[in-house]
This record gives sequence, structure tokens and C-alpha cells, in this order.
Amino acid sequence: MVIIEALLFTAAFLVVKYFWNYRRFFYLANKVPLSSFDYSIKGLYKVLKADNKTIFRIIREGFANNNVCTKSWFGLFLFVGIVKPEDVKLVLNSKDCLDKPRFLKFTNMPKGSLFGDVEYWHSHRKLLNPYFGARSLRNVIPIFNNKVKVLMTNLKKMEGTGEFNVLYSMTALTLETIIKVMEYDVDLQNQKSEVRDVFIKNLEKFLKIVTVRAFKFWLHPDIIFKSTKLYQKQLETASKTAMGFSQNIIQNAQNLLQEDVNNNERSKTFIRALVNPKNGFSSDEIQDEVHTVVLAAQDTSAIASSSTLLLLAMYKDVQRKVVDELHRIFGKTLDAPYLDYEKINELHYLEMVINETMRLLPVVPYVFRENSVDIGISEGYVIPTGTYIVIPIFEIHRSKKIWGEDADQFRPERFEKENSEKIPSYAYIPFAKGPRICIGWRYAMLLMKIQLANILLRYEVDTSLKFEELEYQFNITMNVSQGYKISLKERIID
Ligand code: HEM
Repeated sequence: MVIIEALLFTAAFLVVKYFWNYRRFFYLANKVPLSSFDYSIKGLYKVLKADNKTIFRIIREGFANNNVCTKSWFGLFLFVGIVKPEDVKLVLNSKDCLDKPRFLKFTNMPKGSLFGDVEYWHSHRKLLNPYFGARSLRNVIPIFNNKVKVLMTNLKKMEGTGEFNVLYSMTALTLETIIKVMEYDVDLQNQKSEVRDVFIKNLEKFLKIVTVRAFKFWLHPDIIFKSTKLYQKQLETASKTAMGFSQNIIQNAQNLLQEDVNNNERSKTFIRALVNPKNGFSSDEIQDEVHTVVLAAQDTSAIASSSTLLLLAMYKDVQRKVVDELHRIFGKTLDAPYLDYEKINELHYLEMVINETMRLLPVVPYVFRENSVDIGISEGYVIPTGTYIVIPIFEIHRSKKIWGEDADQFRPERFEKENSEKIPSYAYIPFAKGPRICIGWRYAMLLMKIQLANILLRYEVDTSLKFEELEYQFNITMNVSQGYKISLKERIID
């Protein structure tokens, strides 16, 4: 009896001590408006059962009240979403908000520059930055052009066969391309679809597991997660994705590095820089960074280009304008010539279309930060230290307050020079912004423009899907649940 009393007393003491130590945190959190998330038993049961489609819906519902900031509690974890571009700007540029939330670190995603601690991130980002600048990227444009030609040969097989999910072809392309940029070769695009799609379907499953785990906080501790079937499934799916190639990529780069060392030159490619012992990265760090870049590059660009094709298939008038621009630049041809850096930069209307697509269908719908000091935002609210700050790109991109009554409509002309000048800074952030802006944004835009120019010159793209009927699911990235179903017909040039 005495022991139980002592235990109860200690437990009560620890609870009081916890709340006393965090009294400022709870005081400030209390002032932030509560989201419309359903905290009842029924609501929590819904989360317990949620699939990736429902998770997306639940997060969206949380922002329905349109406040400057909105909080949700998951146990003692405080999530605060911010929607005003000026607050987003403040957070994304603050040196005190560079970290990713602890809950993402529970997800066993590779701890490369995407999810690493700030110190770790800083050294990796510094090393990688020069290789993703405009000058260095000119060197990879030949790879992009070559890989897109392989894509075109493979798409020929789909011509006239009815609707198919173009995401699989796009993912095979982006995966092969990033691996080639890392100076290794895999032949995925030419594989039979059953072989090729194994990689892609496993990546999809892997990301679904990561998302489900991130949302179900009771699965965060490794000791619990590792005893679940989900963990076995995660290991199984990871080994069947591109992550299975990482050792070959690294080994190959180590061999190639010798050339740079012999010629006494700076490492020619980022993969050689990464494996260069002079830069002091451990083998685990190198492997995680390779996984990160492969994961970050492949799914994202494939979704963005598939989404663009899907919207162009729905909006034929816009497709016509893109093709007019292509004909103006390349002549009335079915076969795109080699696209160099200068030619790619002439594709202004195509760029507006890609921008408008990523506004309506942002590939990364939410980004997260954790603040190491209290952060004051609009209307006097203060986000207490240690909050998981949510930047809901999807909501910001669809906000009627920012974009007007037609915010839900596909209208690339918003990005015409004179109109885009009126878009508030940080209202359009498909690649995030600030010091942790997507390192691959230029890479992605160049590759997408080459792909789309090739496809749209040759094919008229069609779909039976309607924009208003699209449903979305959250797998860290955002996907259209129905798939990116399009059909291809050879274009008739008038
Ligand atoms: C359309 C394509 C892409 C989109 C929409 C996209 C979007 C994003 C976003 C929103 C972030 C910030 C994530 C966060 O702060 O939590 C990010 C980070 C990152 N992206 Fe991308 N990305 C794309 C393509 C790429 C490509 C092609 C690469 C590499 C070749 C890449 C590599 C990375 C890396 C390494 C980071 C982490 C940057 C850091 O924390 O410093 N991404 N991306």
C-alpha cells in the first residue's frame, strides 16, 4: 500500500513538474484558436482507421475555419498551422525555425539533408548547393534529353491504346535520370511494365507507411513500431525501391572519384563530392544522402509532370496555347529537337502552365518546421518554442483571400509577368522558400519542360477525368487518387 501511494505521489509530482516547466508553452498555446479537428472518441477512432485519402481530408478539415493560425493537439504534441504569406515568410526565413519536427525523425525516412538535424543539414546543403545551380545544371541537360527520348520511344507503345496512368512512365524516367546524374546506369524505362512498376509500386507503399506512421503518433517509438507488421512491410518495400541501388551508386562514384583526384580537380559531380573522403561524411551519411536525393527527385518531378499532362488533357484550350508556343519556337514538327538551356528558357507559356499546375496540385502539400524560440506572428499570436509548425501549401495555394474567387480554377495567365507581380510574396511556394528551399527546383523545372515539350509536340493528350471530381491522398507527397489517366493520339499538324 505504501509503495502504491509513493508511486502515485511520484507520478503526480512528475505531472505537476512537467506542466510547471512548460507553463509558458501551455499559456501561449492556449491563446491559439483550436482547429475544427474532431477530438471526440468517434473522431479519434476515425484517425485510428484512417487511410491516406482520409488523412488528407482530416488535415484539410483542420484548416476549414480560416484563422490566421490554428492549433491541433496530438497527445502533448502541439501542431500550429499558419496561412498568411507574411507569417510563412517569417517562419521559412527564421534561423530559429530551420529544424524539421521531431515527429518526422520518428518516421525512419533517410536522415539526409531533407530530415537531418540543422547542423547535419547545413554541412550537406553547403556541399550540394553548387551542383544544383544554373551553371552546373547545364552539364546534365544532355542526360535529360537522352532519357526523354527513351520515354518517347516507350510512350509510342501507349499511343491509341486508351487511358493509362502516365505516372508510372514518368517515375521510371525521373528515377533513371537521377541515377544517371549520379553517374550510374539502370535500365528501367525499357523493362516490361511488370518489372518496371515493381520499383514504383513499392515506393508508393513505402511512402504510404511513412505517412501512416507519422500521423499515428503511438507508432513513433521504434520499440513499438518494430514489433508491428507495418515495420516488416516497410523494410520489404524499401529494399525493392531505388534504395536497393544505393550501394552500387556509391561504389561506382568511389571508383570515378579517382579521376578527379588524379587531375587535381574539384569533384565533377555531387555524388563524387559526397563520397570524397576529404569532405568527411561517414558511410551511413553518404547512403542516407543518396536515398534522400533519389526519393526527393523521383516521385516529386514525376507527379508534377503527370499532373500537368492531366490538367492539359482536361483543358484543351490551354493545351492548344502550349502547342502554339512550341510550334513558334521549334516549327511545326512532331519531333522535338535537342533542347538546350537557352531554348528551355524560351518556353514561357509552358512554364506558366507548370506553375499553375503546382499551385492547384502542389506535389508537397504540407511542410513542417520546429521552432527553437517563441515566434510572434500576425495579430499578436505567439507560437511557443517546440511547436510543430505546419505550412499548408495546399490551403495557401487555394486561398480565395489570396488568389480571388477563381482560386480553384486552372488559369495559367495568373503567372503572366504583369499578373504575377501582384501575387504576394510567399503565396506561391511549391518548392517551399528560404534557406531550406528545395535544392532541386531548377533541376525539376528543366527536366519537366524537356519532357512536356517532347510529349506535347508529338501527342494530343486526352482524359475522361474532370477536375472537380479529383480526389487526393497524402503520401508525404500528394497524389490524385484516381491516377493520372490520360490517352495519347498522334497530333495532326494543320
Ligand atoms: C516538382 C518537383 C519537386 C517539388 C515540388 C519539390 C518540393 C520540395 C519541397 C516543398 C521541399 C521542402 C520540404 C520541407 O521543407 O519540408 C523540398 C526539399 C528538397 N528537395 Fe525537392 N522538390 C522537387 C524536386 C526535387 C528534385 C528534382 C530534387 C533533387 C534532384 C529535390 C531535392 C530536394 C532536397 C534534397 C530537399 C531538402 C532541402 C533542404 O532541406 O535543404 N527535389 N522539395
